[in-house]
Amino acid sequence: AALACKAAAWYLRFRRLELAIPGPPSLPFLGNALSFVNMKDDLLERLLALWGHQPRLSRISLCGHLLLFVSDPADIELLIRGKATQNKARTFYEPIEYFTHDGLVTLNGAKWRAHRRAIQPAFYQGILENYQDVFQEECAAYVARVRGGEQGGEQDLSEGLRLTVASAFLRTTLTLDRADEEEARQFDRLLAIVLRAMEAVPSAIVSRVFSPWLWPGPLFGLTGAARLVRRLRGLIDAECDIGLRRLRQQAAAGDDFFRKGRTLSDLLQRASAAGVLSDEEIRNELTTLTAAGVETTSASLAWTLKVLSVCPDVQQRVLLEVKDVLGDATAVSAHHVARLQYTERVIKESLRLLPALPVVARTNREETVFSGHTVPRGSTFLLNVSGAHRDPRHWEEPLRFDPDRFLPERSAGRHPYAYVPFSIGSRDCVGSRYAMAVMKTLLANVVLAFSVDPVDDGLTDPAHFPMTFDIASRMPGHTRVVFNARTCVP
Ligand code: HEM
Repeated sequence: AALACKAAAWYLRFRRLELAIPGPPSLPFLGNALSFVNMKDDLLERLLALWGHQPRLSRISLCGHLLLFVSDPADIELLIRGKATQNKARTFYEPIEYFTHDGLVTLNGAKWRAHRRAIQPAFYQGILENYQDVFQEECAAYVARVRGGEQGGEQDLSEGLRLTVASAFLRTTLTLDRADEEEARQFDRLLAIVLRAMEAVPSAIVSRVFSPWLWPGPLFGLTGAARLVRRLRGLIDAECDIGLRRLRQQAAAGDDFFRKGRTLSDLLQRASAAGVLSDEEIRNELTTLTAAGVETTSASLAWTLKVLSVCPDVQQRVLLEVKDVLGDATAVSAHHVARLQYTERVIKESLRLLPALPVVARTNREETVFSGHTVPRGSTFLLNVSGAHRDPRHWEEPLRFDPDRFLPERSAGRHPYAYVPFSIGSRDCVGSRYAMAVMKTLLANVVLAFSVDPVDDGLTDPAHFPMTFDIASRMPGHTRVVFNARTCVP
């Protein structure tokens, strides 16, 4: 009885605090959980409808758990920098852990710091340059596949881009050499598993985040989605073990490639030798990086190609820049990547209007007063990245696609938290430069080979492209363009 009284007192207080914060009507106990039943590729739409475009703070609740939308860059800064709100929100990140287990994206505290220190060097500029040949080969292979397909017809972008990014990722992280028969077989097996995981895992994650009845691990574990995620993770682990064994043999044989510490798995392997990471932690990090890197990068590329298809002037400027920077070269080098400045602004602008992660989530370790409201401990703050990116107080004509707004002279004085596609601060994206190099290389290869033309789907304005998201944002259904081979390049 004492426990029941305590629970009732807790809930009554929670309910009072909940209703004091602006937000849509919410049912006792259930809150807004019924708004997420039967989702069909419309999660973002539902969230934004509930958010109601409140300028500072609005809430929804799911069975006694508060979710707060925050869109003002100044408030995003408070949350990202605040000591009590450093940690990732469990509601959002625990379901990811079902696939990644403990990895950089979901870890907190001292363990996160140790892992970040071990992994970060794999993404330093000098190391990334070693990956460029692989990026170029995979992007050229993408162009060849498009060329080999039906020309002039509509193309769905997602699958082909995911294949390209995943291939580049596996080759640069697990050091798989496709010239070696055995490694080539492992590469094919792992690629097939990763592609299958990228198809199945995001929807399993989202189904759990917004279904409070699936929050208890054992209940979720009984679902078909959970069984599939476990099976895929088991397959990835088995392949990682094979890869790690091989790396260790190469290291023991004094392999030059290994000694140069050129890849992520080399660094992880060193961290393991130094006792910083166990084999299990290495498997977790490799899975985490795959989940964090493949979908976000291929989604951002799909958005950018879709934008180019409806903005011919922008596409023309990209093409002219690529021709100018590459000259007679046929392959994009690290040196070229650094010089593709307009292309970079196009990607940045595309990430502004169509961010791959339109929200990120933090939790408060203790009860907090935020924007004049008391927020119970353990609530989820949803940082509305899309909202900050379109805030008219920080962006002139925010709905216009204008890459030159990222010119240094036009960026000066802009609020640093008004543009956060890779998040910001100590928990920013570890792979942002990696992603940028892949994206610039792919766009350069594509615009040289094809004119990227629009399909007849009535979508002409990037600011109004429909968007949904699971592990990353995407267009509901298919993202389609037409690739027409260029006959002459001006
Ligand atoms: C265009 C592509 C990408 C975008 C837009 C993007 C965006 C982001 C964002 C917004 C976060 C913060 C998430 C949060 O706070 O919950 C993040 C974190 C992270 N990203 Fe990326 N990402 C991209 C590509 C990549 C790539 C290619 C990799 C790895 C190869 C990667 C690995 C990670 C990791 C490990 C974290 C967690 C970092 C930490 O908490 O220490 N991302 N990313």
